Order: sequence, then structure tokens, then C-alpha cells
Amino acid sequence: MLNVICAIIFFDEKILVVQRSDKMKLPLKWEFPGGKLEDGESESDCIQREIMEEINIEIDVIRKISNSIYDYGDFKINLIPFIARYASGEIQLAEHNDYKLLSKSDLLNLDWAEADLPIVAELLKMEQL
Ligand SMILES: Nc1nc2c([nH]c(=O)n2[C@@H]2O[C@H](COP(=O)(O)OP(=O)(O)OP(=O)(O)O)[C@@H](O)[C@H]2O)c(=O)[nH]1
Repeated sequence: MLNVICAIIFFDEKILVVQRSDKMKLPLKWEFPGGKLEDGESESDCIQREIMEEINIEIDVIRKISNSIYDYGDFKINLIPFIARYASGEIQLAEHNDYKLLSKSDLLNLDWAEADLPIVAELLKMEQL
């Protein structure tokens, strides 16, 4: 099983979501930025590294929320989400096709990677960070 860390990054009340490119696995699906945990790496180091590599910004990690295990058929993932706050830098996409800053109530309108759906549902229920 693949351990993937992702970040739900708040810019004030808005949340950053990114769209996979048509050349990636799960083409054009929306997800939270992140990536695979490397051997010996802490989850917190992993998410800060991935966000800098993919989005070019610094974040403050706040806390972990419930993980989501999903079997895509050809691979199975354990998706581990962290709530975070934007700290500094300008968004520049290295791999993704597009991004949006959305309020919580708009999240459900996207075509999400399946593994993200329980995470989006939990986020919608959350009263505060
Ligand atoms: N970063 C990220 N990955 C997710 C999410 N949801 C989800 O199913 N995934 C899947 O987790 C897998 C690992 O993420 P990745 O970004 O490191 O993988 P990748 O396919 O871009 O890289 P690869 O081509 O080297 O395998 C991807 O297949 C991706 O589709 C999510 O919210 N964020």
C-alpha cells in the first residue's frame, strides 16, 4: 500500500485544491497537493517538502485528520491529510494542470480523486481548524 500525505491548505477561509494533469495517473481529477512518504522521512517533513516542490509555497502544519484507505484496483493508497495554513511564497504549479482557492461549500462541485471523498466529507463537517 502506498502512503501518501496531502495538505488541506487554508488561505484565510479558502482552501487550495489542485487538478492533476492529463499525463498523470487519475488524469484531470482534483486532489489536495502532496505525495508519497519517503523512507525515513517524517510526515510533517514530507508534506512541507511536497508542497514546496509542487506548489512553491511554505505552510504551517496544524494537525492531522482521519486517513482514507482506497483501492483503485491497480494500486491501493493510504491517504493521510494534514490541515495547514498558508505561510509564504507565491503559488507556482510544477506538475498540476490547474488550481483553485475555494470556500468549503464549493468543494463538492469538483471531480475528486475517489480516495479524497471521505476527507472532503470530514472537512465539511468540521466547525473550525
Ligand atoms: N497528492 C495526492 N495524491 C493523491 C490524492 N488522492 C489520491 O488518490 N492520490 C493518489 O496518490 C498517488 C501518489 O501521489 P503522487 O502525486 O506522489 O503520485 P504520482 O502519480 O504523481 O507520481 P508517480 O507517477 O511517481 O507515481 C497518486 O496516484 C494519486 O493519484 C491527493 O489528494 N493528493
